[in-house]
Amino acid sequence: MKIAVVGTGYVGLVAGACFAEIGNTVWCVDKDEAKITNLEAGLLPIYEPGLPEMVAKNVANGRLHFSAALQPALAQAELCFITVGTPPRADGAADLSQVYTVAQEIGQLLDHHLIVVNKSTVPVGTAEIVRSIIAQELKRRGQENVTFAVVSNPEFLREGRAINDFMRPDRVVIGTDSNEAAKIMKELYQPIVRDQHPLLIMDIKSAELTKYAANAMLATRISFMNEIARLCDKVGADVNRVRQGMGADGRIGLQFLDAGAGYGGSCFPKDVKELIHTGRKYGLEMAIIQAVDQVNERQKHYLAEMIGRYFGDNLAQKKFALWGLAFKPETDDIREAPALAIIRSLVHRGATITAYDPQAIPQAKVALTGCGGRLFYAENKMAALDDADALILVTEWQEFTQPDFAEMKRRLRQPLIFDGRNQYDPVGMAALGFEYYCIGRGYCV
Ligand SMILES: NC(=O)c1ccc[n+]([C@@H]2O[C@H](COP(=O)([O-])OP(=O)(O)OC[C@H]3O[C@@H](n4cnc5c(N)ncnc54)[C@H](O)[C@@H]3O)[C@@H](O)[C@H]2O)c1
Ligand SMILES: O=c1ccn([C@@H]2O[C@H](COP(=O)(O)OP(=O)(O)O[C@H]3O[C@H](CO)[C@@H](O)[C@H](O)[C@H]3O)[C@@H](O)[C@H]2O)c(=O)[nH]1
Repeated sequence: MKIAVVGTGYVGLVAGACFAEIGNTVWCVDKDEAKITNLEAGLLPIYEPGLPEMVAKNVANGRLHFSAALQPALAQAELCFITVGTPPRADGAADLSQVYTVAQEIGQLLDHHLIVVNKSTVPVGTAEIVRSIIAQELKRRGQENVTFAVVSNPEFLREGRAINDFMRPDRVVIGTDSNEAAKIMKELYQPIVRDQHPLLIMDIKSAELTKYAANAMLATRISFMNEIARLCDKVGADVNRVRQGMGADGRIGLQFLDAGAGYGGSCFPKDVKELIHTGRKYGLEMAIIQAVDQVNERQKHYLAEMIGRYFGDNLAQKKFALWGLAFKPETDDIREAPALAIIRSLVHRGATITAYDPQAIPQAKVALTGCGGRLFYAENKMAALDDADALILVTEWQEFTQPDFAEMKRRLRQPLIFDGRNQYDPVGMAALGFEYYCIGRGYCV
C-alpha cells in the first residue's frame, strides 16, 4: 500500500519504518525541515534501538521516503496516518492543535479517495472533529465529491522497545464506521497480527477511549504499588517480595508492579490528566484516576524528601551524583522524567549535581537550563561520582546493574546510595560497606 505518515517523531518514524519493512511504500512527513534534512542524511532525531538499521534498509530499498511537505506524500497515498504530538495543556486537556492543523492541510490538498488514520492519542470525539475539518476544507474548495474515511488506530508501543512492540503487538485496535476502511486496515496489519493477538475492529469512540483506559490502568498499577511501597517502608516489609506474592496470582500478574521514583514519559502523565479532564467535561469525577495522578506527583519527590531528611533542608554544601535522566532506560526521552523533578528540588535547596545518562544528556541540557551553575554533566557513570556526598540512581539503565562498587567507594566522598529503582540487594550493599536507601524495602530515611 502507499502510505503517508504525518509527524516523524517516536511514533511516526517507527510506524513508517515498520510499514515499509513489511512491504509498503511510505512517505514520512514532518514540518520540521531540519529533522527531514537529517533523516535524508541518515541521522535519526531520536534514540530507539534497532530503528537506524531499519530506516537505512528501507531507504536503500526505495520503500521509505522523507518529505517536509505534505503535498507530494499525500498525492500518492491511499492511507494517511496522523502521528503528531498531543501534549498536555495547562488545564490537563490534550492540546489537539497539531492534529487539527494536519486535518486542515489534508482537506486543503486532497483530490482522491483517502483513508485518514488517527494514530496520535486523542480524546473521544476527535475523529469526528477531524472528519468535519477535512469536509469543511473540501467544501470550501468546491471538492465535496472527494470521499474519505476517518479511522482511529491508537498506538500502544513503548519507547525503547518500539520496533518489537509495533511488529509483535499484543493487539491492534481499529475504530471505524466504514466496512471498506476496516477491510483495508485488516489487510495492512495482516502481516503483523498473530494468533491470540487480535485485531479488534470496533466503533471509533471505543477505540479512542481504549487507548486512555489502557494507559490509565498501567499507571494505576504503578501508583498502587508505589503506595504499597510507602506502607512497606513504614511497617518494615519488602515491596519486591509483596510484588512476587501478589503477581504469582494469574489474575494479577507481575508486569507494571515495580515500585520506584514514579512514572514519567510523554504518555502516562499526560494521558492520565486528559482522562480526568474528559470525565470533568461530562460531569464525572474520575476518583481513581485522580488519585493515581496525585500519588505519582508525590512519588517523584520521595527520594528527594529522603535526601532532605538525611542531610537536612539546606543542601548548599552538598554535591550529588545522579545516574539516569531519561524517563526510562533505552530512550533519550526526558519528557516528565522523575529525574527532572528530583534535580529541580535538590538544586532549589542549594545542592550541586553531576548527572550522567547514556543517551539523554543533550535533551537534559535544554530542559534544565534554569539549573545552570549547579548542574553539571559527566561523560561516564564513574566520573559523575567524584567527590559526591551520595549517588542518586533514578533510571535503571543496564550499565548501572552491576557497577564496580569498589571503584564507586573510592570515588564517592562517602559510600552512600539513594536508589529510586531498587537495583541492588540491601543486604549485599551493607556487606560491601555501603549505606543504601531504596523504595519500599524497609531501607529508608
Ligand atoms: N512516544 C510514545 O511512546 C507514544 C506511544 C504511543 C502513542 N503516542 C502518541 O502518539 C502521538 C505522537 O507522539 P510522539 O511521541 O511520536 O510525538 P513527537 O513529539 O516525538 O513527534 C511529533 C512530530 O510531529 C511533527 N509535527 C507536528 N505538527 C506537524 C504538522 N502539521 N505536519 C507535519 N509534522 C508535524 C513534529 O515536528 C514532531 O516531529 C502523541 O499523541 C502520543 O501521545 C506516543
Ligand atoms: O512497573 C513499572 C513499569 C513502568 N514504570 C515507569 O512507567 C513509565 C512508563 O514506562 P513504559 O510504559 O515502559 O514506557 P512508555 O514508553 O511511556 O509506554 C507507555 O506509554 C505509551 C504511550 O502511550 C504506550 O503506548 C505504552 O503502551 C505504555 O506502556 C516509566 O517512567 C517507567 O519507569 C514504573 O515505575 N514501574
